[in-house]
Amino acid sequence: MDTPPAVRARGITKCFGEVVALDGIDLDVAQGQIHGLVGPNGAGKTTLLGLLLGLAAADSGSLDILDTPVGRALTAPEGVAGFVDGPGLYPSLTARQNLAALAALRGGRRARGAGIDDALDQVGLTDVAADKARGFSLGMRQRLGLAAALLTRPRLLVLDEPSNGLDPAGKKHVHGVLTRLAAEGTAVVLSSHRMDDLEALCSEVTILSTGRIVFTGPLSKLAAENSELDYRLLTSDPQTARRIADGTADVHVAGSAAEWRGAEALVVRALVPALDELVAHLVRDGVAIRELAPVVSPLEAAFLALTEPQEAGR
Ligand SMILES: Nc1ncnc2c1ncn2[C@@H]1O[C@H](COP(=O)(O)OP(=O)(O)OP(=O)(O)O)[C@@H](O)[C@H]1O
Repeated sequence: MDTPPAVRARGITKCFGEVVALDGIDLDVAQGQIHGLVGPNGAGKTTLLGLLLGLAAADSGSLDILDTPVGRALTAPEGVAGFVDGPGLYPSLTARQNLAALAALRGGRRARGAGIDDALDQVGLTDVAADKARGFSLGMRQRLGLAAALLTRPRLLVLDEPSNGLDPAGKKHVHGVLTRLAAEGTAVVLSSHRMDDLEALCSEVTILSTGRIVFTGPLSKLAAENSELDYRLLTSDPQTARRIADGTADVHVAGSAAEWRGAEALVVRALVPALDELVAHLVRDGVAIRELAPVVSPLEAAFLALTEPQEAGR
């Protein structure tokens, strides 16, 4: 329980001239946690990730990474790997040569063929290991960058929008790698504009808006704290479902039925306890529930609710 956090930031501020990119950031990321950073363009996500990678130093505040205070020297803290603004690769080298070169640059300790082949396999690039990086798509470059980070066996992995450009197979590989790393105790901090990715991967998220944290904590807390959500409800008997929903306290049914994948769906607005009540009623009356999901995900709803006022007030 008292293992030190992978990241402990207190009162971090970072300015670029007149622009306050980060304004008093407090952040805790536990070991083995996948922590998502989300926020509108220019919110400060990349700047914060850059500080974790040692690419820049904070103007003020304190930052401890893997239980070691980060000074002003611009070097990656020991045990940290990752990239912002896309991975640095050698276009004229093959995928395998890139990994060998990067490993050699880091001191050659891990420049072993087996480690490189395993990293390529984990990110699903074995088939193109002998192809030059020059011809790689954005998604392939992202995966090769992740493979390079894996070679260092990081205890903190920092990734800026790792889902960019990934096809479904690439996404499956990347999610698999990150989930495995976290299960082994590595902390992962990543930014994304993809709410579905963040919800699938992260146990905790931090929502940034104009350099400030407007929410940090578990996704479950975000859903619980949020106001009522709209849910799409697909059942075996839409008419009976509507009658039951109309009769359930604190459940508001949208006027007209919505068509969803060729079936008639109800849209109901409720907090989770009222929704639980509705589900119990439906089951009791023999109505089968085929699908019940938020129309807009809790993270997206909270994101919009928490960031739009600030955006409008700019
Ligand atoms: N090197 C820099 N020089 C000047 N201003 C910068 C620099 N880096 C970032 N900024 C500014 O700091 C603020 C935060 O930028 P940052 O790139 O961290 O945001 P972000 O949340 O990653 O945005 P995006 O979602 O667009 O990637 C922005 O106003 C940006 O213009």
